[in-house]
Amino acid sequence: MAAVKAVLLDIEGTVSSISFVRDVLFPYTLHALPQVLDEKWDTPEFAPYRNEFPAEFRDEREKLEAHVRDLTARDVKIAYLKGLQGYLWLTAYRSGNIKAPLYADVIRALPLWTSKGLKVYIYSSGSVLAQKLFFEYTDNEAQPDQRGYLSGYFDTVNAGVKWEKSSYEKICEETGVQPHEWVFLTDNVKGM
Ligand SMILES: CSCCC(=O)C(=O)COP(=O)(O)O
Repeated sequence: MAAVKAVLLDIEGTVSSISFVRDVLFPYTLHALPQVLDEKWDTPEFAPYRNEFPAEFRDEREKLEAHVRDLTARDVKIAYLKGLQGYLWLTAYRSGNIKAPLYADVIRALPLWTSKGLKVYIYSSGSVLAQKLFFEYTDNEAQPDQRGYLSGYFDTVNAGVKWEKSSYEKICEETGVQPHEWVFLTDNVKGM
């Protein structure tokens, strides 16, 4: 049997609870959104996130807000929503209002795997920005920033959606790790 060289980790329901994403992160998005739309609508800082939305939503503040609320309620994992969520969560993590609760066995496994020479990568529907924030601001008091254990981050933009074979081929290509050398840990076997 070929030796395992790398571990690919899903986030929601795998390294942390589904509840943290649905009951903390998603509500925070909706809480922060109106003020951000009021204050940042025409700013260069907000433009990259707003411009990713389809034309029928990005030109009108009220339409964009309603669309975000609808997508969030239906948990639609579409790249432009995920991009905006990452941007909105940045303030919450940096201010200390939100800390990512990693499962205790993940806190133990990350240093163990890396000490054995395994590479650890993340593949989540959350944006790469959101993933980096999540691992930088964990609730682990001894070492909140867990990014040092991670070798890379994949999302629906740089890899593709989770239910497409081509996304996994891209991850293999990007990392140089062959399909049989991976362990993929996820709570969702359907990849949705
Ligand atoms: C910390 S990334 C936010 C998680 C998220 O937005 C999401 O949709 C979860 O997707 P996953 O692929 O990690 O289950």
